[in-house]
Amino acid sequence: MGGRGRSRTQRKHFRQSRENVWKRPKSDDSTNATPDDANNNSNSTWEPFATQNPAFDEYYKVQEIVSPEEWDSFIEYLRKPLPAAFRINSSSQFYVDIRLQLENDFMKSLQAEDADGIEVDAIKPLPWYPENLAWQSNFSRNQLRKNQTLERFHEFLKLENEIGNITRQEAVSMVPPLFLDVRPEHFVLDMCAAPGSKTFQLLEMIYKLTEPGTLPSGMVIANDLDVQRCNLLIHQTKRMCTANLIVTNHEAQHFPSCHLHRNHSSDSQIGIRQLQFDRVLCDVPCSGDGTLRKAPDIWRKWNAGMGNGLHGLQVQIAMRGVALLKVGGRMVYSTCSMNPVENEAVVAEVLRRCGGAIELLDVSTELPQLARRPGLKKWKVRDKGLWLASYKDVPKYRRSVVTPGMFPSGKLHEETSEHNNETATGQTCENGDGDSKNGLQSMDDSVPANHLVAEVSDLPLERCMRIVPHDQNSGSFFIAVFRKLSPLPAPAATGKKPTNLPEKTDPSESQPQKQMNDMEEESNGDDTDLSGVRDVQISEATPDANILGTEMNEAPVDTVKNKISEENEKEKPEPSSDVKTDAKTIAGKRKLQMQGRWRGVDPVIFYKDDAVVGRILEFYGIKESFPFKGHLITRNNDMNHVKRIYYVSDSVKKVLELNFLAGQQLKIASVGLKMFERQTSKEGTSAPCIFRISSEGLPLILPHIAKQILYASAVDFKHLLQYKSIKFADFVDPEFGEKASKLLPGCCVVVLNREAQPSSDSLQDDATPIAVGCWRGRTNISVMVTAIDCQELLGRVSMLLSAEDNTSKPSIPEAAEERKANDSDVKGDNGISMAPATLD
Ligand SMILES: C[S@@+](CC[C@H](N)C(=O)[O-])C[C@H]1O[C@@H](n2cnc3c(N)ncnc32)[C@H](O)[C@@H]1O
Repeated sequence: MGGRGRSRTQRKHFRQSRENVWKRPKSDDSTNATPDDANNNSNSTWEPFATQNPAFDEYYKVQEIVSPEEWDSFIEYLRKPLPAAFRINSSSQFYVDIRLQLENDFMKSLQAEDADGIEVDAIKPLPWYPENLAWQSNFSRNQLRKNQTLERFHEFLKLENEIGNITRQEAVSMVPPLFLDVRPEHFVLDMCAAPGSKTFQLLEMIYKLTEPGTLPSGMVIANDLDVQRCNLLIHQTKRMCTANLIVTNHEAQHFPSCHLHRNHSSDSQIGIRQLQFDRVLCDVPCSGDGTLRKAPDIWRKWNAGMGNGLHGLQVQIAMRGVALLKVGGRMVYSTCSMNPVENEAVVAEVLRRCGGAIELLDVSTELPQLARRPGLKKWKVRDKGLWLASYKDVPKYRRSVVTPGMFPSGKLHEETSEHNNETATGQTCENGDGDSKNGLQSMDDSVPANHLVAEVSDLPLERCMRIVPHDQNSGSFFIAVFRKLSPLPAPAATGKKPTNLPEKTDPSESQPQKQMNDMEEESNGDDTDLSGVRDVQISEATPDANILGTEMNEAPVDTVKNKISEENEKEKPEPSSDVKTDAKTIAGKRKLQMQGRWRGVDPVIFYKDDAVVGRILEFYGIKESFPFKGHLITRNNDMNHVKRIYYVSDSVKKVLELNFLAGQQLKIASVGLKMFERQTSKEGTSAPCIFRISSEGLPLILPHIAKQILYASAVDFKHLLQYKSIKFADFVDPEFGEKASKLLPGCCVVVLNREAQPSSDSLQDDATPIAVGCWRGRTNISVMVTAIDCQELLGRVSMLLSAEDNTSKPSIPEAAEERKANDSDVKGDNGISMAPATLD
C-alpha cells in the first residue's frame, strides 16, 4: 500500500513550490535590497529579496515574541535559507530500505564541512520525529541542484518523491499531525488540507500497523476551499494509494455535518446519523510569516493588517472544527504565522465561545525533543498605525474590523473599564464611548507601544506552542491542542454568537449552501493590503469569487482549471507491444457533470452493474473473504462508459451512504482507490474482462486474487521490468513462459518469487510481495506500469535481491546507472514505456 502513485502534477508542484528564489527588481524600485545585498550584487541586474522590514521588527519586538537578548539571533535565522526536509512515507512498501539507505549510505557519504572546516552532519534525522522517518539536510534546495557531488542524493530525493516513497515537507509543518494522536480507527477531518502534506501524514497514521491486503477502520476527509489547490491535494494524496480518503471542496467554516433528522427511516442501516470526527486538524489560512525563510518575498509584503484580516475567519473555521468534533476528541489548531492575533487570540476566542465545552491541553510531555516556546499571555493589536492595548482603544470606525476577540481579555470596553472614557492614548473622549470627537483617531494620537499596558489573558494560553527559527534551525509554527469535553453550549452549537461579540457571523452554521456575508466582516472598510496574504481565499458567496475564475457552483464545462474531475484523469498505461492504443477513445469535451446539487463536479455513484462485477470476480478469482460488492464507486453516470472503478473502505462507504441519505451535502472532489481501469485498446476490449487492475489498487487486492497470477524468478522479473514486454518463449524459465501462455488473455499479475524456487507459486510466505500489473497478449507478457515506476522497482529489486543473496549490494550509483540505461527506452505518452520489439 502506498508510495506507488505517479504524478506529473507533483513534479510541477515541486518546481513551483516557493523557494529562496531571486527576483528581478522593478527598475524604479531598489528600496527593497539591503546595503549588503547591493554591494554584493553591484554588477548584477538581479537582486535578492529584501530580508528586512521595519514594520515587522517593530511589531514583533513589541509583542515580545522572543526576549530582547535573542532578537538578533532570531532575525539572523529568519534571513538564512531553510534547510531542506523530507519524510519517508511509512506506508510505502520500501520504507525500511529507504531509511537504511539514508542511515547507512547517504549519512556517511555526504559529509559536509561548514565554513570553519568543521565536519557537520550533511543530513540527519529530525530527533523529535518518531522512528527516524523525517530528515533534514543542511543543504538548501539550490545547493542540492547545483553541487555535482550532491547530484546523486538530489536524484534520489527526486525519484523517491515522485514515486511517493518520500515527501518533501518543511520540518515544522510536520509537527501538528504528531500532536493529534491519530489511531487507525479514527475518523479524521483535515479542514484546510491543500496541498496535502499533513493529510499524507494523517493517512500514514491511519495505516500504521495495517497488514498488507487489509484496510484500517478509520478514514480521513481532506477539505480545501480552493478548487485548484484541491486538485493539487488530490494528486498529492493519490501517491498514498488509499481507499480511506475523501477529498472535499467546501468553505471549512461551513463544512456540512450531513445531519439526518431523528425520524429518518434509513439511518439504522449505516449506524451514523451525522458526521462527527475523532480528530480534527485545523491548519488554517494565515499570513504565513513563519515561512519567511522559504518565501522571502513575504519580507516585502508583510504588514500587521494581514493577521488582523484573517483572525475572524480563523475563529470561524476553528469553531466549526469544534462543532464537528466528537466529545472526547482532539483538535489541533495550527498556523505557519508567528502573529498572536492569528494564534493565541484565536485560541482564546474559541475557548471563550465554547464556554467550558473544550479544554486546551497541556502537551508539554509529548515530543520532548521538539524545542518550542509557551504561548503568549499578553499581546497588543496594531491597526492603521496605532497600537491598541484593549478593545476600548479601538476607534469607532474600526470596530467592524478590530474585534474584542483579538485582545487578550476578549472583552468589550464597557466591561473592562473603569477608564471607560479614556482611550489608550490617555486622552479623555468627549463622547464617552472610546472615540475621539469625530469618531476618528488620527495617527498623531498614537502613543508608543511601550506606554500601553497590555491586557493579560486569564486563560492557560501558555499551553500553546510556538516554534521559532533559532531554536532548531527551522521555520516557525504555532500549534494548540484542544480536547472536547462536552457538547457545545447552545449559542456556539447553533452558531449564535455570544452576546458580547459584535460579529455578524454564524460560526457553526452547517448548511453548505447558505449564503454567508461573514468574509465581508474581514474586508469591509479594511484597506489593509491583503495582497501578500498567503492562502487567503475569497468566500464562495462573495462576488469576488470570480477571482478564482468563476463562481464555484457555476463552473462552465471547459474551465478545466476550476473543474474537479477524476473521470477526466489522464489515461494510464496501456499494454505495450502487441496491444495498440485505440485513438478513438481519447476523450473529447464532456458535458457538464452534476454531483447532486453540485455543478461541474463528477457524480459519485455506487457501482452496481452485477454483470460486470460478476465478470471481474470470476476473472481474477477474487476470494469471498474480500469485501467487494458495495465497495465500488464510479464517477460517471453513463454505466456503459465507466472508465474507472474505485474501491472504498468500510469507513468511507459509511460516510458516502450517510451523505446520500442527507441529500449529498458533501461536494466530493475525489474518493477511493482506483482499483480497475477499462482497457480501451482493441485487444483489451476482446479480452474476457475489460477491466484491468490498476497499479494503485494492486497491493490491496493482490492477496485476495486466485487467478491470472504468475510467479516469476528474479531474473525473469527483472527482465520484464527492463524490457517491458517479453515473448512467452523468451522467458529464462520456460515453465513460466508456458504458464503465461495458458492464462486468459487480458490483465494478469506477475509476482516476484523471492524463494528462487520456480515452483513456489504462493504468496503465503511473503508478507510484502513485490508484484507488477501486466497484460497477457497473443504472444507476449507486457508490463503495465509507468516508466518511472519500472525504474524505481528495478532499482529496489536489484538491491533487495543482491542483499538477500548476501553478495555485495549494488551501490546506489550502479542502481542509478541501471535506471539511466532503462530510461533510454522509448517512451510513449504519459511517460508510459513502450517496449522494444524483441529481446536481445
Ligand atoms: C496553510 S494552508 C494548508 C496547508 C495544508 N494543511 C498542508 O499541510 O499541506 C491553508 C489552506 O486553506 C485553504 N483555505 C483558505 N480559506 C479556506 C476556507 N475558508 N476553507 C477551507 N480552506 C480554506 C487554502 O486554499 C490553503 O490551501
